[in-house]
Amino acid sequence: MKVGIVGGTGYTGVELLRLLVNHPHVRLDVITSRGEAGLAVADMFPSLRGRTDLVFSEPDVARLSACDVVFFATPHNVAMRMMPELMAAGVRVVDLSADFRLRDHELWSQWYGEPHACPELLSEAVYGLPEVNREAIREARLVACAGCYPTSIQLGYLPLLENGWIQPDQLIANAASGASGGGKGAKVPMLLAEAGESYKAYGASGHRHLPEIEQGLADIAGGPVKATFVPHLIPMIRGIHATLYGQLLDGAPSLEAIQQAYEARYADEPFVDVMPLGSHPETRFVRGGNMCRIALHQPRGENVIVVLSVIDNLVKGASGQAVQAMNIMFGLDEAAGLSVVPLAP
Ligand SMILES: NC(=O)C1=CN([C@@H]2O[C@H](COP(=O)(O)OP(=O)(O)OC[C@H]3O[C@@H](n4cnc5c(N)ncnc54)[C@H](OP(=O)(O)O)[C@@H]3O)[C@@H](O)[C@H]2O)C=CC1
Ligand SMILES: CC(=O)N[C@@H](CCC(=O)OP(=O)(O)O)C(=O)O
Repeated sequence: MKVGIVGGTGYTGVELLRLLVNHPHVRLDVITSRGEAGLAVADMFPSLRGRTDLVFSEPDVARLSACDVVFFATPHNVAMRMMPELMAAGVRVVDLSADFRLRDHELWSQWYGEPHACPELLSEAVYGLPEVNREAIREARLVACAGCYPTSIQLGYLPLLENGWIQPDQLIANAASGASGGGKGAKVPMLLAEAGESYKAYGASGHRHLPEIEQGLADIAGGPVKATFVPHLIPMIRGIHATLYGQLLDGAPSLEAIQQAYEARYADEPFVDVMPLGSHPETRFVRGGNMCRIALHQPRGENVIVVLSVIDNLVKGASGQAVQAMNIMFGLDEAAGLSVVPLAP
């Protein structure tokens, strides 16, 4: 399969490269950079020396149109401008950005601050969370990969909401992300002297992932949900740790039965691991791997359930999930190129 990547110099772009150079069915054909066209990829990323002889080229729809699949690892408002032409050329697209995640273009504009460039494609885009949408992803021409925080939160709440065991309008999600979540672009709050040895919440009164989280959780619950979402920046490079709270409804089963339901729901999912009751998953348990690890708690046996959910934001939260979606779209083994074990320690 001929593969193109738009946005190859960024963090999710190089993570796609790390995974795809080991993929048995992929030939990397095009990788773009506006500023580094002509430079060998391995000169920018020596970790890839000896693994690829690709050279960056300018983003060019004509060249990308010769690919079977194109990944967009670009900021929002880039993919949607090239999408109509690429799709008309018959290319299938996996978009890591937020351009096609929300179904409602007015809601998108409200959170992303500009009009959507091709709202007509929103209804065709399939939300890229395989554990929820696998069948639709198979046939999709355009997959809008789930965001990093939304992935950890949706997978954490999923069995509770599918079974209707918690109050859907009282969801609370606290999540902390490493600095690579903010991308490679220089930003003062991400400097070592600003973000190191410190821990902070941000976007507490409204973060652009909130509408995506609520849209996804409502689809899972089969009805409206309301969530409070507070993201945090933690001084590490990779990883998201989400702590999720739910009010158990009357009639919800015991914690042991909920644990069994989680284990059953995810038994056939290659990239979700339900840890034993009472575990405390750490971000290092998933670092570098395409994996979400989950554990359940019920403090004092009362009616609050706490779900801990960890992912590597660059893998299950972005590039790994994107490769997983591509594998599904092309009828390949879903785990092709994704079998790397997370780094330990
Ligand atoms: N970082 C993360 O953990 C996650 C990121 N995402 C999403 O993935 C996308 C990429 O994120 P990330 O890799 O962190 O971002 P980076 O800022 O690290 O990289 C962005 C890339 O996009 C390219 N680019 C920027 N503007 C344009 C443009 N107008 N046309 C073509 N290429 C452009 C840049 O390349 P150049 O300037 O060389 O052309 C660069 O390679 C974003 O939408 C982000 O929201 C999703 C989940 C997690
Ligand atoms: C730590 C940090 O800054 N994280 C980013 C979110 C990660 C991201 O890239 O957003 P998507 O998943 O929507 O693509 C932020 O809060 O804006």
